[in-house]
Amino acid sequence: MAPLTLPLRRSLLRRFTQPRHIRRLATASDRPQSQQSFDNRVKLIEVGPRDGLQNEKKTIPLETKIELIQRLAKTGLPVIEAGSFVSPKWVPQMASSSEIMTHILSKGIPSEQPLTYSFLAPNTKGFDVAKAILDQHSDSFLPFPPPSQKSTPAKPTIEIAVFAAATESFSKANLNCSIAESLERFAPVISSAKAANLRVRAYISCVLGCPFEGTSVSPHVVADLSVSLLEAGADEISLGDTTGMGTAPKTRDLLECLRSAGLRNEDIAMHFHDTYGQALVNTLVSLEAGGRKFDSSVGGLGGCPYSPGATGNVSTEDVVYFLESLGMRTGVDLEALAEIGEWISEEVGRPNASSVGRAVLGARRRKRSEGKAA
Ligand SMILES: CC(C)(COP(=O)([O-])OP(=O)([O-])OC[C@H]1O[C@@H](n2cnc3c(N)ncnc32)[C@H](O)[C@@H]1OP(=O)([O-])[O-])[C@@H](O)C(=O)NCCC(=O)NCCSC(=O)C[C@@](C)(O)CC(=O)[O-]
Repeated sequence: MAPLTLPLRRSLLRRFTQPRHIRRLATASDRPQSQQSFDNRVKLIEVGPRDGLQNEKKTIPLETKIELIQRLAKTGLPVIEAGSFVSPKWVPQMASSSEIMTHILSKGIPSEQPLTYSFLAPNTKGFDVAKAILDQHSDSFLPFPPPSQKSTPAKPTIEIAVFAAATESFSKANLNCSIAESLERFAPVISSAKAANLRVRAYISCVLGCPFEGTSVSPHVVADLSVSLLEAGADEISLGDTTGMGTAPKTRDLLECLRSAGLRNEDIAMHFHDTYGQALVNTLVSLEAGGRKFDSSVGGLGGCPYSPGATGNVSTEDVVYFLESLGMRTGVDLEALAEIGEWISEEVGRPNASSVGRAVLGARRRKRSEGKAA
């Protein structure tokens, strides 16, 4: 057997001895929940244009992708994941990401609120392509953290996202390398992105189940990886239930473990797939634990090329309706979103996977036909 590299040895030692706790100064959100004022604002991260479309076999025209982003930008969503700088041999659908980023920065996309556009980059090769475009349009986006938007024209912020996995099998399938190697590849991407004043998101896939290793993913491994990624400079960890195997008790256990490792609510976004219909239950559990950031995909578009059988991301329409029914504020126009979900589902030639989207449009059709009959 090949000798273990030093970082891998260190990480294994950590994993099997004691849980690691992220070191930083205490902040308001470290106070017990009872001492914090209840915040009913929720941030939704729309992943439809990237996670939603990456798995589609039929090539979707660039114009359709841009129109999707333009339409989403008008709904009140604060973050849109717009593309992915990965190998076109591995994920051909994302081959137009350079054109998408160039369009956003050179032509601009009208929106009433400040927007962040997110792009995946798993290695320096991907990051360098993104950075070359950003350098050509350095006046067209704001540095992160952005100055007060009141005093600056409405320009977007750009986010770069790396993506790790909580299991070795998924890391190998998705990134063609081990977890430890992936962290080594991400380190220069994260530091270069931070040096360029970009926001950095770090995904961890398979946090509640793996298509190859099953449901027993250790929350301690997820916590350890989260700590490593935050210490490397990531601004946020998105926890991916890639297979949709997550259940309410497992979600609760995971979040408790992350909290014990020192992660704060603002460090975490939840990324649920709805394969087993548990996404909204798990959203509620996360909400009760203080989570206020959720990834979702318009029309429930999506799947993952390396997670056979996984259905789409939880639909943004379903999440908005659910959260607002609980008194939370998303700031998103549900009816506009429902129209987009219906339109893009038709464009990609699949049924609209959002029950709320279909219900909202059905109710509107009924109302209109009753209005005509009266
Ligand atoms: C990461 C690699 C590139 C490593 O792939 P590799 O084969 O190990 O890398 P390599 O360095 O040997 O390069 C192989 C070829 O890819 C090229 N290459 C290398 N890197 C890039 C790049 N950045 N952009 C464009 N091209 C690239 C490179 O130039 C070379 O081209 P060739 O010489 O054969 O012509 C590959 O494994 C890959 O692209 N994987 C794609 C994985 C992916 O996109 N998965 C989906 C996103 S993750 C996800 O969906 C989960 C998430 C985030 O939503 C959360 C959840 O739900 O779990």
